[in-house]
Amino acid sequence: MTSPPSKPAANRIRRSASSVVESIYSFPSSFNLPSSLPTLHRKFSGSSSGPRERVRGSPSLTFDSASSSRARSSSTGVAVAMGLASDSQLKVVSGENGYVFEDVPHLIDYIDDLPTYPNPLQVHPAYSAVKQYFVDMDDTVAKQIVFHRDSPRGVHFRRAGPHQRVYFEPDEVHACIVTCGGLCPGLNTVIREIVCGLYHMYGVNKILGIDGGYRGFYARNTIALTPKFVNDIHKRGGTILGTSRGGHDTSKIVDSIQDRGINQVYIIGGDGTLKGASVIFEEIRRRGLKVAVAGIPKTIDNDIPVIDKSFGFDTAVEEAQRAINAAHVEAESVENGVGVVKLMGRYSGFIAMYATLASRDVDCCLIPESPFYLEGKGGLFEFMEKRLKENGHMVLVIAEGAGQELLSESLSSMDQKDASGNKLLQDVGLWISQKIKDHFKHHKMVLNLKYIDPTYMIRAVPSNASDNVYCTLLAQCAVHGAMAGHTGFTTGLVNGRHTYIPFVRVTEKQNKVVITDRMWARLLSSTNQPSFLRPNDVTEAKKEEEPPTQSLDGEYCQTPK
Ligand SMILES: Nc1ncnc2c1ncn2[C@@H]1O[C@H](COP(=O)(O)OP(=O)(O)OP(=O)(O)O)[C@@H](O)[C@H]1O
Ligand SMILES: O=P(O)(O)OC[C@H]1O[C@](O)(CO)[C@@H](O)[C@@H]1O
Ligand SMILES: [Mg+2]
Repeated sequence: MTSPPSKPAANRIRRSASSVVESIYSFPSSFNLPSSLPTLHRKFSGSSSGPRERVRGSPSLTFDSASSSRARSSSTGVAVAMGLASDSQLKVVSGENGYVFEDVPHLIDYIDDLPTYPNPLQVHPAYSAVKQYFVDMDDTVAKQIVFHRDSPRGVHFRRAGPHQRVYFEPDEVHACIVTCGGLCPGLNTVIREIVCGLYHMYGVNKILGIDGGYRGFYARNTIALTPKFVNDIHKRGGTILGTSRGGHDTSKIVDSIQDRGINQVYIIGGDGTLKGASVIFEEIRRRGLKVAVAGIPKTIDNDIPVIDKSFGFDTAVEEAQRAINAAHVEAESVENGVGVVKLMGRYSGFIAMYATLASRDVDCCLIPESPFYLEGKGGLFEFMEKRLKENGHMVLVIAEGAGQELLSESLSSMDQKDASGNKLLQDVGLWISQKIKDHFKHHKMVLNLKYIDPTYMIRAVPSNASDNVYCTLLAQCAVHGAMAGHTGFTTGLVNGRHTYIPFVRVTEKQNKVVITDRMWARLLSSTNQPSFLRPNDVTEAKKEEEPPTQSLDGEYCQTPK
């Protein structure tokens, strides 16, 4: 542990808030607009009413500039006026055939005349031999890949990866890493790979770990991170940096970043953390600091939208198998054995759904997205009676957020929240176990029920091999992005390709199991459990605007409007 440095290093490029809002958007000198797109309209979200400007030297390009800005050619001659609305981080380019590019912010959006340097990877012994190692500035990744032939090309994100030119010299970089929110397998791997990526690929050796989540920026010591220090940490669960909920004080955090001379901030966490990262980025931009803010999305619940899946999810599903196996062994060893397994998933039942699909020993899976009922025709108890008569045992998997409305009805409603403002859930596993016991006792049927709650055991394990590789790539992409001057972004896998995604896209809603998607149908057909849906529930569910699940479910087709 080391104490914070006494006074700031030279990362301050101070500007007033108004000068930032008035600043002129200019592209990196290496930035080429997609050449395949003859007509582009570039705008920030929420500013579509702004005047349209013709791009100097590029007669085929037009831009929608924000209404608050004024037109001016940039120092590079390729850029055009664009206001940076302080509440918006979206840089949207629209092109032909419905092509939309949602780009991420860049340091030069608000700092003029930043020098660039050749990427040291150009002469790196391992990477220099790779054909096309560097990403092209025109490369984008489609958000949806299944299209009707007549449908528009849709939303695209910037392809992640190393850039030919970077905006930081190795000696200049002072990076920090923070982990926030609940634990998730793979946190230590991401930390390790950010440190090793910065050090081995870019020659950076000033890297600080922030101790204990966001509040660690201003209330705790820091940890000096070196490749040697982090060498073995991927074999351990948890986070070597510690984590916390609550304690996000934006101005104290940015003061600390500024005072310590930090110029790259790597933030690993879930939806709450990324909302926090977004406001940190806004404040950094408002102060005009040359500080890149990169997020790496983390959540065991897999509830972050847009990305294919979050790291640690595979490990969690694998680990959940052990609990399900144990429940199955216990249940089938006794007469009328029932194994109940509670898995994590506050609002999204992905772990429960995938663990059920993987195991094949589960008779019924209950998730928050699919309301269920206990008594009467088509209810859980009727199904259990039938299954026990047929097989003599059964296994029930329940996600922690399932049936909360039923619990509130029968228990006095507790409206408690954790330090981050997340609703504290009541223990649905204990509740349903008791309900099942009471029901069968009432019907004079002997039951042998074992309740297993492996939730924290699943969350605390180290990541498995596939998550380790995934974490490595996410971390390296974050490092490449920050070195290239991108900021206010999160890394993420979209349709199997690594991308940079604006914060707002991953925080505006939660990823949920769509019960009208094929994957939930596969689950229902594999367990043969009741769907608990009435015909008009199905009609209502199908009316939902856009299925948010990405390639885990992967078969949503973009249809023409
Ligand atoms: N809207 C917000 N603005 C600023 N900071 C936030 C916001 N929401 C949450 N945070 C901060 O982010 C941190 C983590 O949030 P939270 O506890 O909700 O976990 P999370 O990142 O969503 O992860 P998970 O839910 O997967 O455990 C906390 O320090 C919290 O104060
Ligand atoms: O660590 P805590 O505060 O008990 O949080 C538990 C919650 O965190 C999560 O694991 C998400 O990180 C949820 O699945 C769960 O409800
Ligand atoms: Mg969360």
